[in-house]
Amino acid sequence: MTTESIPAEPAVAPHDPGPDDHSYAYDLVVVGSGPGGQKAAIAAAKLGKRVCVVERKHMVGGVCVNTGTIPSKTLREAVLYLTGMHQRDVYGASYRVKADITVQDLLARTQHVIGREVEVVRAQLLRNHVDLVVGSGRFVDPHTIAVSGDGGNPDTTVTAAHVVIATGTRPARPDSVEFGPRVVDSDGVIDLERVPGSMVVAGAGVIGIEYASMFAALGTRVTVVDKRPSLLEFCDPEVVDSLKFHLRDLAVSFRLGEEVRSVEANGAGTVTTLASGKRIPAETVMYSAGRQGQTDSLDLEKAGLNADSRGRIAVGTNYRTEVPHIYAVGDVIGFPALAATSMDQGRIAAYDAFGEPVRDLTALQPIGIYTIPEISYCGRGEAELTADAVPYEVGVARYRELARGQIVGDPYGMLKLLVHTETRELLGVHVFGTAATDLVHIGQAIMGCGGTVDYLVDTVLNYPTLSEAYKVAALDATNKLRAVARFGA
Ligand SMILES: Cc1cc2nc3c(=O)[nH]c(=O)nc-3n(C[C@H](O)[C@H](O)[C@H](O)COP(=O)(O)OP(=O)(O)OC[C@H]3O[C@@H](n4cnc5c(N)ncnc54)[C@H](O)[C@@H]3O)c2cc1C
Ligand SMILES: NC(=O)c1ccc[n+]([C@@H]2O[C@H](COP(=O)([O-])OP(=O)(O)OC[C@H]3O[C@@H](n4cnc5c(N)ncnc54)[C@H](O)[C@@H]3O)[C@@H](O)[C@H]2O)c1
Repeated sequence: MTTESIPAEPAVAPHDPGPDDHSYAYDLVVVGSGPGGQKAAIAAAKLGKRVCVVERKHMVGGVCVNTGTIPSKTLREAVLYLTGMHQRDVYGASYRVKADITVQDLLARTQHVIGREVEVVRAQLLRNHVDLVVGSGRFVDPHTIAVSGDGGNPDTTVTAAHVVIATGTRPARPDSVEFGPRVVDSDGVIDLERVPGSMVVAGAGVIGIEYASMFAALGTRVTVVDKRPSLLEFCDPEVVDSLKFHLRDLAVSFRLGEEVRSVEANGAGTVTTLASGKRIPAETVMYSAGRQGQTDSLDLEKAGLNADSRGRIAVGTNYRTEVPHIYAVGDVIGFPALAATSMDQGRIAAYDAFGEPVRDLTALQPIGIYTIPEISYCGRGEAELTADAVPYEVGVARYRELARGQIVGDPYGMLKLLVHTETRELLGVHVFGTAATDLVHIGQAIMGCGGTVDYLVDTVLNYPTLSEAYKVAALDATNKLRAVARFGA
């Protein structure tokens, strides 16, 4: 095991710690160095606490940096660049930066970014004097973590007054699926030997649909199967329709409302059998039907804790578990299971542990889906507002009518604002197309401050930008509101 300035401390009997209990080697031990664990560790270090992070070899930065967010988003960027997809509206349908894109072309960029991100995480921990213990942690008692050093590293034990569990999730692997070189989960998809000619994506959650759109852009014939009858049902239906239109245009087929019963593979290919009896042949299957909390090897019972059937840990206020000095943050506690929320959960848990005042996270949280094209929204949707009988008006801007939309070659993008017809408050923003995941934050900030559509009407925005979509959509909404006032009794 590699320890960076770790004194091996004997385990001590558990007792209720004060905030600065020096009978333990550390004030805080964090298990897992993903976004939740990192921010918990650094927040505590900034409060002057003695902090240690336990993480497995080759996983510094967590699932986020090594197998999840960062590889998938870098792969997407490589796909967009090499296929020339975003330039085709300008240069024509046959435009390509590279004709035969190989996995090596794609991986070069991914490995580079992962390497840099791991270095950033290591450097941040180091300069905040957070010790990194390399190995797998498990509870010995509520204040003691035994670390089994992997890759030839020795075992050790760390004790701490407080513990943050930030062990994340791994892909779920049912027995009915034969995993191997042709049947991969989202961890394995970044290690495929070549870009497949055909692929079944089993499970069209966010992971499945993001990878489906990347492979479709690379020219793979993709079939998406999901037992839910509709895709991304939490998103605006108009936006989802646009996405489906784009994906169909890239030869993606959808089998929605269909359950995957089993997946078999041999040297020649794979066959996915659905509950309806259909059998779908493909070179490769990506199985992305859910994830499982990484708690099975933590010996939670020795800390007085347990996990549910999906490996998730229940938490209360400020991410405290039922054992008051132990916190759990990030994907291991379930929804929303996002990198950004995990970071804030980690910070809040550390502040709570050491008596620093904390505020709850605001309810207004953005969702960003990195399909091709991308989707993002914040606030409320039309169906929800209608169900709650909230009167609203819609303002829409199409990228093709924005100068910047023409310049970047995005003719399909759109931004939709939902505005309260009486108070004129902004209730929701839904964006589809280039830079959607960045643009959404303008609407988020206005909504967060209780702003109205009039703020956008009265504000000058840079030109030519995609942000101008807000102005155009705001004018559209206010024109409609004015028409109601003019024509109404
Ligand atoms: C393919 C994919 C794409 C994604 N894309 C996005 C995205 O675009 N945007 C977004 O916001 N989110 C995205 N996510 C989700 C995001 O990655 C997670 O929300 C985030 O990584 C969760 O952070 P975490 O703190 O729970 O730790 P994780 O990143 O899950 O890391 C947990 C760490 O704990 C370690 N660990 C587990 N058990 C032990 C143990 N016993 N001892 C020591 N260490 C242990 C693991 O080795 C791992 O490194 C994506 C996820 C996947 C899989
Ligand atoms: N851009 C982002 O923010 C982003 C990207 C990727 C992942 N993530 C996070 O990672 C989490 C996990 O992603 P996920 O895609 O695994 O989530 P998920 O659990 O929502 O997706 C699983 C999908 O598989 C389907 N499914 C399950 N069993 C099936 C079967 N036998 N046959 C057919 N379909 C089946 C489910 O209906 C579901 O739609 C997400 O909740 C999200 O928070 C976020």
